[in-house]
Amino acid sequence: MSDKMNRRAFLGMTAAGAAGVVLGELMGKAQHVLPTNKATASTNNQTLDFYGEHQTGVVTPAQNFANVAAFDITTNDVKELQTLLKQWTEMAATLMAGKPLAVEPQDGAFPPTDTGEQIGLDTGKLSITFAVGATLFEKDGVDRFGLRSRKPAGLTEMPIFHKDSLEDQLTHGDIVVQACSDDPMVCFHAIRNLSKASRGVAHLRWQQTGQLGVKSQGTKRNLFGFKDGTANPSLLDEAFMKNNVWINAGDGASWLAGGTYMVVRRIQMRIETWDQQSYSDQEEIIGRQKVSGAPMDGKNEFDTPQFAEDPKGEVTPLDSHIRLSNPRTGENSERERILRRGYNFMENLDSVGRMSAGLLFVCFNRNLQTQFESIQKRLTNPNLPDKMLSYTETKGGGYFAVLPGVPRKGAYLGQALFE
Ligand SMILES: C=CC1=C(C)c2cc3[nH]c(cc4nc(cc5[nH]c(cc1n2)c(C)c5CCC(=O)O)C(CCC(=O)O)=C4C)c(C)c3C=C
Ligand SMILES: [Fe+2]
Repeated sequence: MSDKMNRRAFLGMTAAGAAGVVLGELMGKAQHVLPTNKATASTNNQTLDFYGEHQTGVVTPAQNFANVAAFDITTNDVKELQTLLKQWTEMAATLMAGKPLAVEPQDGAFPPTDTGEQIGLDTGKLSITFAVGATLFEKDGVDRFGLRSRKPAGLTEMPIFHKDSLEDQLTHGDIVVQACSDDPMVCFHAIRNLSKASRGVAHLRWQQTGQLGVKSQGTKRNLFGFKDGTANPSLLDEAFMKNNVWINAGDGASWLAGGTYMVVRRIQMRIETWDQQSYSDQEEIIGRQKVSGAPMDGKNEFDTPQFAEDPKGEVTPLDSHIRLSNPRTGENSERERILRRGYNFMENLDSVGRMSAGLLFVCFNRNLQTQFESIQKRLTNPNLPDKMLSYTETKGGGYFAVLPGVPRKGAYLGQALFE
C-alpha cells in the first residue's frame, strides 16, 4: 500500500467503499480536503466518553435535543450484523469525541465518508445509545441470526395498550439509536452517518426528533405547560440506578448485564383541545400546580403529595396523572419507579390541520413488566383511566434492550451477545 493510501485510513469503511478508494487512487483522481473540524480544537467543545461499563444517554443529564431512530436489519448474515456493530462502535466513539469520521484528505472521486454538516459545531455532549428490539432475536418465527436462545425473556414487542393507535411504520424495529446533544444538527449528523454506513445491511424504519427548552431554569416543561420530571430520581442516586435501572447478570440474560430496558412512546398531544380546558381542570388532570409544579396539597415543587390523607381524591383526583402513575401506596411503589428521559416534539400540521406535537416519551427500567408496564396498565385501565388519556394518542415507539457499555477500545457493542 502506498504512503498516500496509508494516510487515507478511513474509519468505518465498507468493503465496497474500500474498493472504490483503491480504484480512485489508480485513476489519479483529485483529493478533496474538508476544512478541519474546528469544534474538536475548541476548549468549549464538551464531549462525553463513549467507553464505560454503561452506555451514555441513560443517566446522562438530558441534553437539549434528541433524535431517536429505529433500524431494520436487512441481512440474514450474522457476520454482517457483527461487522455493522463493530463499525457503529468505532463511529460512535469518534462522533462523541467530536472528531470527523474520515482522516483527510479524502479521494475526490467518491462520496465523502463524513457528510460534514457538523464541521465547526460544538459536539454539545453528544451521547449515542444503541438498543436492540425483540425482532433481532426472532422475526416472523425465523431465527435469522441464530440468536433466538439469547433473547432476554422480558424483551417482547411493545404491546398495544388501551387507546393506543400504533402505526406500523412508527413502531418497533430491530435496533434503535438515540442521539442526544445540545445541538440538533449534531444529533441529525450522527443518525445520518450511522444510517449511511449501514447501507445494504440495515435501513431506517422510523425516526423521531425531540427538544427541550434550551435556557429554562429548573425542571423543563412539556407541551401541556407543566414541569415534567419533578418526581424523577436524582441521576446521582446510584442505589436507585442499581436497583431500578441497570440489569445485572442474575436478571436472566447475563450478556445484557450493564444494560437496561428502554421504552419509547411517540405520544401525540391534542394541544388544541387541551388549550380549551380551564386552568384548574388542567391542574386536576395532571395532579400538580401548573406554574410551581408543586403537588395539589403542597407549596413547593419537590413537596411529597400526601395521598393517604386524601383517600377520596378531593384534592388530587384519583384519576389524575401523577396519582395513577405513582399512588405512593403499597410496597411496589419504590420497586416500580422508572427513569424518565423524554423530549417534546413539534412538527407540521397533521392531515386534518391540527398541530402535530407531543411527547417523545423515553424511560429506562430494569424490568419492563414490573416497572413500566405496571404503571402503564394503571394509566390505561378502562375502569379508571388516566384523565390525560383524553388528550393524548400514542402512535409509535417500542421496547428495546440497551446494550451494555463498551468497556474499552477494541471491544464492540453487543459483543457478549455473540460469545
Ligand atoms: C407509563 C409511564 C408514563 C407515561 C406514558 C407518561 C406520559 C406522560 N406524562 C406526562 C406529563 C407528566 N408526567 C408526570 C409524572 C409522571 N409520569 C409518569 C409516567 C408516565 N407518564 C410517572 C411515573 C410520573 C411520576 C409520578 C410521581 O412519582 O409523582 C408529570 C408530573 C411531574 C413529574 O413528576 O414529572 C407530568 C407533568 C405527559 C404530558 C405524558 C404524555 C404525553
Ligand atoms: Fe407522565
